[in-house]
Amino acid sequence: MNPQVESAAPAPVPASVSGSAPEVSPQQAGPEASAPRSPLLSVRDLGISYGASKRNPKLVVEGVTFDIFPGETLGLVGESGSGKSTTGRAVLRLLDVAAGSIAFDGVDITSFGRSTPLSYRRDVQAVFQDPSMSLNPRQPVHMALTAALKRHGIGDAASRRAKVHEAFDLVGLQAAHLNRYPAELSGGQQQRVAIARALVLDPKLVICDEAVSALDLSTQSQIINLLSDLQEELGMSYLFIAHDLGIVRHISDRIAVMRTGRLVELATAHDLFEHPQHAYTRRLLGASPAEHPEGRVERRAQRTAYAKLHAEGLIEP
Ligand SMILES: Nc1ncnc2c1ncn2[C@@H]1O[C@H](COP(=O)(O)OP(=O)(O)OP(=O)(O)O)[C@@H](O)[C@H]1O
Repeated sequence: MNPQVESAAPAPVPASVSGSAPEVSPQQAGPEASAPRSPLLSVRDLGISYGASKRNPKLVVEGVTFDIFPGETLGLVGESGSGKSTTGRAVLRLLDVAAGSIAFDGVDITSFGRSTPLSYRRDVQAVFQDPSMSLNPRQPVHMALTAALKRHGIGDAASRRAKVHEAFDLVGLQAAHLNRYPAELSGGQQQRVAIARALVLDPKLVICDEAVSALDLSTQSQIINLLSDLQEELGMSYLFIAHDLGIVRHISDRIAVMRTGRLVELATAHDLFEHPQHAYTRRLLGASPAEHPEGRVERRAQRTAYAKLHAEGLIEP
């Protein structure tokens, strides 16, 4: 966990947070106590609808407002179906937004419509739940990274090879793993490849959507520690989406709580766990992780399908 958390003091609350998301606590502490910094990502009044039509404008995400600061991890929690992944996919521009804006480095990227700038696609990377679904089973794993570099027009063959080696090294994989096929690696090693694929593009923000949920407990903690170490070394931000509150608490500076498509509370990790303000947060903290309603499996399948398409560069919003 970033050591900034415990000492964090409230940062200025943007007018649109309190104005457009009245359910959110005004205790929207930023990661820095003094000198306010500009957010890396500013999501304002986000509204998302699947299969939007004028006759059926039902929003599954509504009025969602939050910032992510450079080097910060924002955890996003909530029960199954509350809209966490939908929010993450909107930030990744895999989904159109029905309302609101998403600004990155001060630029409203929703204003570009479907032609999201390539620089944004490079700066914002994702690590999804099931690495076996997002790696091509017919290719040695190094090709996932090489393909990402090629897609972004980065380097020549020699410098790409060097970058791929460097990324593998960063995530604790060895050169011997480069030519393995996904099925020849463990789940944890596959997830390291997925992390390396994100990192090889030097992202500023990584969306981790249930990135450790499919792993066994000891591998989960290895990957969480790896993500923390990488953040300390490289300084990127994370949007960390998960249903396991223990993990989210461990890795997050601040945590946002979603309920039925809306943010109900946003606070430092410490404050959220020690002094939860919203009744729903208190209920969530008291709930067993096993209490996920049905429907989770189906949505997981949808999401891994998304992950695969996205990883192969086949999805353009
Ligand atoms: N592809 C889709 N088409 C239609 N509705 C969808 C689709 N994906 C998600 N939804 C709906 O959007 C709402 C939010 O789903 P989302 O997957 O974002 O929730 P979540 O909080 O990430 O849940 P989980 O933790 O189970 O993944 C749910 O009501 C869900 O049924």
